[in-house]
Amino acid sequence: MQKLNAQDIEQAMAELPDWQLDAQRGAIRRRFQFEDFSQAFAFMTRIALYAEKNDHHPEWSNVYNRVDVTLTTHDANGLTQRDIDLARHADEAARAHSR
Ligand SMILES: C[C@H](O)[C@H](O)[C@H]1CNC2=NC(N)=NC(=O)C2=N1
Repeated sequence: MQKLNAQDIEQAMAELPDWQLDAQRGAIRRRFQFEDFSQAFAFMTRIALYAEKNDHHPEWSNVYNRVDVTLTTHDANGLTQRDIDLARHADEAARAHSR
């Protein structure tokens, strides 16, 4: 899996306004807040299924209605398209669970 270059990252981040870039590590982060634990866990379940299907897994923590997600590609030691794709999927899943 090819690491993204600076231009790729700039373009990707423009479409992921809720995510913060950790350029030093080559990772992106976002905090999700939900109505309650149940909605947060439903979101995590959807991400987990996607992660298994795509063999690409988040680094994340959950406190009640909050889910903090960090995405990076360990095999590439930086950001790849898989991280961007998972971030997009997470944003869609969050919208479905915040209505
Ligand atoms: C063996 C397995 O396919 C690899 O370890 C996969 C699993 N999930 C992964 N997830 C992430 N975020 N980065 C990886 O490099 C990665 N590699």
